[in-house]
Amino acid sequence: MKNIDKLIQKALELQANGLVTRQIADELNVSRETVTWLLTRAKKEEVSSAPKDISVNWSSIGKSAFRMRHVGIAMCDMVLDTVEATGNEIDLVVGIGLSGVPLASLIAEELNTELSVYHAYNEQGDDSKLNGAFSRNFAGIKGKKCIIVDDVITTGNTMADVVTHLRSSGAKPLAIAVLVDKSGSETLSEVPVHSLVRITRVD
Ligand SMILES: O=P(O)(O)OC[C@H]1O[C@H](OP(=O)(O)OP(=O)(O)O)[C@H](O)[C@@H]1O
Repeated sequence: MKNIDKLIQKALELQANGLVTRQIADELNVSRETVTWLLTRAKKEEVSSAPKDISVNWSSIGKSAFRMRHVGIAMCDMVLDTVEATGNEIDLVVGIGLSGVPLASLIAEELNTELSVYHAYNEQGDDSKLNGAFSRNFAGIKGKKCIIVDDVITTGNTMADVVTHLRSSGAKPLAIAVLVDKSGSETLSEVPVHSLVRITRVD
């Protein structure tokens, strides 16, 4: 089965389980436009050409704690390069739920900092409003100098939401660290983005 057929099948399964377009897009790490295209193609209707998008699957890393730890160390090294040059000290690592949390936890251990967790709730299940919150089970964020960790940046909306929440609590986001940045941005909300893999379109 071709990769695209696997994606279509997965999108259909998620839809049958009641997920809406945005949730399917998040689950497959593709844009909402791509999900609409996949579902239309599944109905064997006439479809336009595929949207320009990249599907990210990092489960070969995520399924192994050993690999995750080493990738976490690489992300740590990448961020420290620039944060140390600014003379700032990191006192908190913020993980974005769900997928950013294991990486954030490993990085917080490596840096010997506190760990905070952000849930990016979206009750409507669409893109109308991101309305996240920090979990009370982890460290507080008030006034902390922090780095934000996630697996993938697609539109950058989640990250922008986290940065806004942090700043409104007097925290200072020093850097963003992700596995894959699909937005191609060097900064988001004026915070430097460090990505193990940055995708930049040339067409
Ligand atoms: O840049 P954006 O367009 O905002 O999308 C990126 C976000 O989407 C995914 O999260 P999701 O809500 O799917 O949660 P997950 O970590 O449980 O997969 C991903 O882990 C990022 O947090």
